[in-house]
Amino acid sequence: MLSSLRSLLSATKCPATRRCSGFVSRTRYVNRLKEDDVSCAAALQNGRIFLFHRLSPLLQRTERGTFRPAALISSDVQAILERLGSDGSLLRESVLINCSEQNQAQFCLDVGELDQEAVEEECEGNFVDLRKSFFLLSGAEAPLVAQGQALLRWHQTSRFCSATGQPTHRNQAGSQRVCSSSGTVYYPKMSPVVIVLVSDGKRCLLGRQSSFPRGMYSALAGFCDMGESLEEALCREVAEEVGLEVQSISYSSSQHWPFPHSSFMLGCHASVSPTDTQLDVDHTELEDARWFSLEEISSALQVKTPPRRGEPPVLWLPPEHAIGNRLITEWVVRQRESES
Ligand SMILES: NC(=O)C1=CN([C@@H]2O[C@H](COP(=O)(O)OP(=O)(O)OC[C@H]3O[C@@H](n4cnc5c(N)ncnc54)[C@H](O)[C@@H]3O)[C@@H](O)[C@H]2O)C=CC1
Ligand SMILES: [Mg+2]
Repeated sequence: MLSSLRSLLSATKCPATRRCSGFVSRTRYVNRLKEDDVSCAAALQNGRIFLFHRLSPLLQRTERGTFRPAALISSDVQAILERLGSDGSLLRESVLINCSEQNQAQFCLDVGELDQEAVEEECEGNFVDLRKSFFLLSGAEAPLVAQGQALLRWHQTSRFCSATGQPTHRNQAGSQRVCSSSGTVYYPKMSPVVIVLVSDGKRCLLGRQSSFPRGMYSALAGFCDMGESLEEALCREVAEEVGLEVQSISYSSSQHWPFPHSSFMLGCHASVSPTDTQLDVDHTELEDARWFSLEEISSALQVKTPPRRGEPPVLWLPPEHAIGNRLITEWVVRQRESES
């Protein structure tokens, strides 16, 4: 089990290899901004800002009718805030996200205290709930918006120290908060989640929670318990949710996922014996779980928009930038290779 995990880990592409030169300098620049408040304040003056309103990102419609998150120039945001009656200090609450390939620092800012419609009119966009945004944005932009929302949410829910009850204060980048009384330093939190596509060699296993949109199925997922390894969490979740014993595991890739809060999704493939495929679904966790054939999955991958109300139910899968979709696509490729 572990050897297959190691071999896949070594074959997984490092994000830096997909980028051209400048990755190291950009990475070090972002790290410096996290540590140096003065540099970060200067970067904010020339940076790009992604606006949110009560954690919903601002999206603009492109000429092609698609959507993109609005990356506003810092000075424009400042002017808009002043026109809408904010005293200008709001801009300093921006939180550093990253640095673009054009070497511009990227920040996010929640303007929830301002009138939503007034900001939308000024910015020629709309604040769209993050779940809906995820189906409207391309693969490259959704993670940026998810990261911004996760950081803003963490700040909004971490204003007080959980040990002393005293206020916490953030650094300029927003990469940490410090208790004003004890000096305890807090960093943004994530919950590790294992997501696994189980196969019996011919079919793959997908489940749906009652909260999923109608007709949508995905790979099995579950939060890791304290003290568990990834492999232990995976075997436990599969046993708990569908009553199967996993035979082997291989690692695929990972992803930050903003729902329900900040999850760190660790994606794996797993196999069960073709003679041990009888499901015993825990209906307190899953509304349904079923084995799907390669044909069924291949046609579901072609469904790009969810069925409308009143239309017959049809199998559809998580959006392309969700790791669940990636695992399913990888399985389809492998099945086709093994059958050819
Ligand atoms: N990116 C993707 O493709 C997919 C992502 N997911 C995500 O995986 C996550 C976990 O899947 P579930 O089946 O819901 O998990 P799960 O099977 O562990 O069940 C959820 C329950 O676990 C408990 N729990 C334990 N630790 C928790 C924590 N740190 N935060 C919240 N609840 C905790 C709660 O009682 C909760 O009701 C979901 O939030 C979902 O958004 C799920 C499928 C696809
Ligand atoms: Mg689950």
